[in-house]
Amino acid sequence: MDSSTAAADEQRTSAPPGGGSGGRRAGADVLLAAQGITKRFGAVAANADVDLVVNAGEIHALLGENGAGKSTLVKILYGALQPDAGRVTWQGREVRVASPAAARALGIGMVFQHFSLFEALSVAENIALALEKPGTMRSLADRIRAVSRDYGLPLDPDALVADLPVGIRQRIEIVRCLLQQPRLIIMDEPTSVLTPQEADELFLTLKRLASEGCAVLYISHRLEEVQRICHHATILRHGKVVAECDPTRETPGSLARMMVGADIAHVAAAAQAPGAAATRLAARRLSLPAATPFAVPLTDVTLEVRAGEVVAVAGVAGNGQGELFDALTGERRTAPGMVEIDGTACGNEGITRRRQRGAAFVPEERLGHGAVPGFRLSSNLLLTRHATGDGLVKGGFVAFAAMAAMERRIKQVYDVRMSHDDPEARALSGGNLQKFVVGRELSRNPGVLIVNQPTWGVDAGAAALIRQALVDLARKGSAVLVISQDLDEIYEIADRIAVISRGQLSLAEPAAAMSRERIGLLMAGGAEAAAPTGSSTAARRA
Ligand SMILES: Nc1ncnc2c1ncn2[C@@H]1O[C@H](COP(=O)(O)OP(=O)(O)OP(=O)(O)O)[C@@H](O)[C@H]1O
Repeated sequence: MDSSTAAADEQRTSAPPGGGSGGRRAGADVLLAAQGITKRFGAVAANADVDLVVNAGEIHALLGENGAGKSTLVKILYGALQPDAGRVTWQGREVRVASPAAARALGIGMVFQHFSLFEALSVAENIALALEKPGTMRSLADRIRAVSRDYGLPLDPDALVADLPVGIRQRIEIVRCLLQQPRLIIMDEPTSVLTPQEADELFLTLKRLASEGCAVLYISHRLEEVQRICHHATILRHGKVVAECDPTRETPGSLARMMVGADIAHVAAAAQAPGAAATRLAARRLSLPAATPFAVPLTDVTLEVRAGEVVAVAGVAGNGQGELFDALTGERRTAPGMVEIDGTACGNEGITRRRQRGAAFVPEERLGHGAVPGFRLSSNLLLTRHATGDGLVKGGFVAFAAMAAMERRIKQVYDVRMSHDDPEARALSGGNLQKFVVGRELSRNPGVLIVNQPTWGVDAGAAALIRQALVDLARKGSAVLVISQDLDEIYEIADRIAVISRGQLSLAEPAAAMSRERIGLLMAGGAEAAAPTGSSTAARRA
């Protein structure tokens, strides 16, 4: 950090919360004021004497690195957790938010990071379950249509949740929240599951809500969007408020510096391995019927990832990324020759067998799929490493000391922050669990790594650490396949890029030859939409 930015940061961070005026910003109408909020989990103070003021009609960002205490604070405001100390004032009156129902009665709504919808029920049925007085299903369906139309979030009340992509599921949660006519909506990383277009639509909705006087408390690690849509930001570090600012006057870099207290490293990509390196992972004419009537079939997918390179699969969510991951990892089996690891046909093999071949996998959903929420981290290690000869099982017995040592090593190398040793996976903040799951797989030095959305919900510093680790793994001779919705991430780490659209995969071409426009075309129109650019004969062959 240079001295001028350090001085500027110092000025901001030393200002009392609210810019020295108790949070009352010029001409503002205070809706919620939290004072001295403290919450401990064992030895960790997740929130330490936190003050927060949210004004009516403002989109207020709550920023901080993974584990900074953002979710803890909003859970307290929503009544899902009780603070150890502190008080909350709502519209000028001190209140005790004893439960989420009490929060909703006050006019505080929340859209969670992990949705709580029943797949077997319709949109309207799911919403009815959350309302105190849903009325008849017909009148509720009419209200859902009206609210969703008014706020630019179209929804079919009769659609079955199981059939809906994740972006629409989030819409249900938002409409459910809006039907309760909240004065404050809390959103925990709402855009991490959205396509860029869906995110733009959400921003319009948020701006409309703000213009009507509703406040939005907005948690996000995407600093560009914070800068774009938020009026004010409160920044937490290690459970304390360290700064407040007007994000429109900041840059993503300066916001990140306030969060972390230091500059964020950029990924350094050493020169790529020569193109002639051996192919370590291949999909050959991989086709897979859709598992459900609403899933995406894979059609004739061909892809090679060579030793030393990172290949990225870009695409709008729901275009077959999950299905491709399942087929490559063995969660779904295919004809043997459709998937190869180090030259061996293994399409008919299961996930454990492929792990024994030196492959490692990081799924998109870390809680539930990447890790069992109720298991300690050490037990979660065992789940993917019991059969890989890493010394965690000896003579048929679990080697507990080795397991604990490995858990400590991963924690240290990947900077996984936790309140006590070896907690259950669910006690970690989202980003820290992601660091643990990625670290668990990377620490095996796998010959092939397939990772779906590697930095979902991860703060800027940790994202840089994970991305660097992926590039470093490749440069040591592994083949790394990254499935990601984040184009910035893809450009930062990929040597070659392929685009998936409606279950078809375009040719993987050198990243330097792929413009954003061309990727957009391929996303929209399928593999045939855009002719390869530049001298991509080699890429065509690949
Ligand atoms: N139920 C719990 N039990 C024990 N520790 C917890 C629990 N919930 C949170 N913590 C700890 O409190 C701290 C703050 O966590 P919190 O989830 O609030 O962070 P966050 O800022 O929301 O992080 P992220 O951006 O990764 O979601 C972390 O150290 C976390 O491990």
